[in-house]
Amino acid sequence: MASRPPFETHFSSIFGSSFPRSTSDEPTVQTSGIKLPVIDLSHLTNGEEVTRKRCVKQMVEAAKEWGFFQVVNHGIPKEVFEMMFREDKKFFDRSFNEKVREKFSDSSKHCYRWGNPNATSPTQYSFSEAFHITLAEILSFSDEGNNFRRTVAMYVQEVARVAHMICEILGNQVKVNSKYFENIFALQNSFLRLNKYHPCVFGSQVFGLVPHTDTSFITILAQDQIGGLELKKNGQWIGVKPCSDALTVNIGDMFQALSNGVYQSVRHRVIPPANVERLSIAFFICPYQETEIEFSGNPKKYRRFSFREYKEQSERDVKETGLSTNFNVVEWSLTSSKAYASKLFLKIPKGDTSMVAAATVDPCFAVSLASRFPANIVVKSEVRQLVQAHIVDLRTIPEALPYFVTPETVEENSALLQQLPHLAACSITQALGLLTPAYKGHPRVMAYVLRVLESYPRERVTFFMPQLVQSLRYDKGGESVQEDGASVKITKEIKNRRYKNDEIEKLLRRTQIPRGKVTKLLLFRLSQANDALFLRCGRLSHSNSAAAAKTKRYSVSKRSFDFDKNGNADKADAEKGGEEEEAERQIHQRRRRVASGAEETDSEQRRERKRRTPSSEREDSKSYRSGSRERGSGSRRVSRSPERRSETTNPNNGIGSSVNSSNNNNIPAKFVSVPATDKEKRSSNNNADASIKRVAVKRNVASPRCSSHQHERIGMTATRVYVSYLLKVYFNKHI
Ligand SMILES: O=C(O)CCC(=O)C(=O)O
Ligand SMILES: [Fe+2]
Repeated sequence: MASRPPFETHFSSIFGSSFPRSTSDEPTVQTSGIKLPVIDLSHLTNGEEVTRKRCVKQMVEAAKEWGFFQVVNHGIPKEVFEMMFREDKKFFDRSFNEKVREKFSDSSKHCYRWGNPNATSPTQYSFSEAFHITLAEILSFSDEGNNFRRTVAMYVQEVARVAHMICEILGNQVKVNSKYFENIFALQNSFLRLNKYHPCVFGSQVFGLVPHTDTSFITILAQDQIGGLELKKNGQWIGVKPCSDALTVNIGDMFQALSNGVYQSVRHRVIPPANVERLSIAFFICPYQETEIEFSGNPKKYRRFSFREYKEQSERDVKETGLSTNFNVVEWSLTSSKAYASKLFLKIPKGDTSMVAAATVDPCFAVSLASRFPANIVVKSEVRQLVQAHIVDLRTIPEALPYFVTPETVEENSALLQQLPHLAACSITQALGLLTPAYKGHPRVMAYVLRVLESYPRERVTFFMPQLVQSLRYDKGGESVQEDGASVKITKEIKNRRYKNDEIEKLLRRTQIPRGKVTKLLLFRLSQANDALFLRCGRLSHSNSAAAAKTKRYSVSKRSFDFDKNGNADKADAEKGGEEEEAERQIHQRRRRVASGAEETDSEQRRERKRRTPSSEREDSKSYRSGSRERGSGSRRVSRSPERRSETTNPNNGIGSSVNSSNNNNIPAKFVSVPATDKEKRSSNNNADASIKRVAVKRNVASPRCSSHQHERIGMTATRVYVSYLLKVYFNKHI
């Protein structure tokens, strides 16, 4: 049985293959010449007083300046590490299923984790597995058959001795009574984390362990000789070279708070190894849950808080954002964000604001900092300026979205929006917010929304389907397009319940509407929604282009678009990523062609090609009327999906096969909704080729948008095909 977690499948299921690699984090700088301070602990016990003092000073300086240091001559026998790493390896070598299933004792929680199910961007995904457990739990393990418990107990005893010494020394310098740590070093709430890193096939932008700070007082890390740990200093990532026999020590958030910000809890990360596996063992010294953290001197930078409070906030952060950060420390701050930031980031160039200073440490920091102070408009406006001025640096960070994609930037069709193809996925809720009328269906914004939806697992998008359909249904005044009773009922049913995926079926059954009908209704809704979306896209591109004014006379039904070519091209683009740019390029190309009069010729040629295809002739003879005839015949018209259209040019595709028998594995090949009049139903029943089921609906009959904006549909070929493709794939798979 394989021991390696299924990272690749999991990663692809979250991000798909189309998502562009994010490049939000800067590369590592070479460490030659930069050396992490090495503290010789033997000087604390064996030397003269002056040597001891120098050693203490070195450690304190390192904790202030780096937040990291290495310790040698710590007195832990080599064999202890060897035994511990042997157990470590044995643990991870067990089958994946076993690791996932196992509860190590009755009282212990599942403490094995891998990947990151909460990740919303590839940079939040850790290519590692970890076993994470408190000492109290480990010591309650039954250990008849193996050495695990005994080895851990021995290891912890040794490392705790070193940790205690370090905490006392550092605490002493910041007015922490040495008794304080005695209690802590009962170690009931401290924990051990065994990490195993795997080579990552998704490129260098995916981490072995995502950037984070530790919530502990201090962390003591033992690692093998592979390397990969990096820390952030002065805005740059610096590699920590493994040093045999040395332990790496870093300051955690609790010590930063307890020391009133004197010691730094520094962000660190792990780069996955190139082609080997890497093991590390981190021991986190933590207080009891109820221990209150407060600097004993004055003035205090942070308010008093309990470790439990902090941990809970931190876990919420990871769940909500996929990121663990030490922004929390800021939140507990007593001083204003500005004062805090300016104290924390000492190298603030004169005249710079605190947010700019924060951004020099990490752009993410500034952006996330602002979200911690939602009511602070000064901070918000600083960050807005910052994001807009440094959009190229910040464009990959989803948190930057509200600062450069705004109703205002949409209104002025700002060049900032050109950065959207680089932005990692935001949350689904945020994406749906962009479908509201304030964003006017801007093509780039629309394409981004679609890419975001596509990047999430289907079940997660399903959950938001009612909201999606609703957002898309807005008409130009922002009011909902009139809807029929049945679909209102379904949507309400779904919306009013926070249903689980497997409950959808039951829910639909409870509406007592036959399943087939539900499908049709939703597809009908979808086609309306689709139209509404297209209209908005079209309106925008139309109003933004002088050339587009000329398109009015060419605007006909959807059929005049070159779906045969673009449908497939867009699908490929969607897989490659960068689809927005491609969409935009095609839009411009089309505008140019339209402006030069080439458009008409093109459509003519396409019509001509179709006429020569026997299958399309058959189609024409049934329901596929020409655009002009359609308009001439009044309000009704018949339309097919882009994919279906592309089928007509392919003689191998089953034109005569029913919708239900169309190939479900591929792109959906259903007819999009068409008028549902009794007359039509009757005539379709009489039709010799009744096996072709077409869903008949009225298209936009009740909508005032229809007549006045139909002409605005031109110019959105690529986005339209893309949207259509995506929504239909989606619906076909879910309904
Ligand atoms: O494995 C490493 O080098 C670092 C581990 C780490 O930072 C952690 O487990 O918090
Ligand atoms: Fe860490």
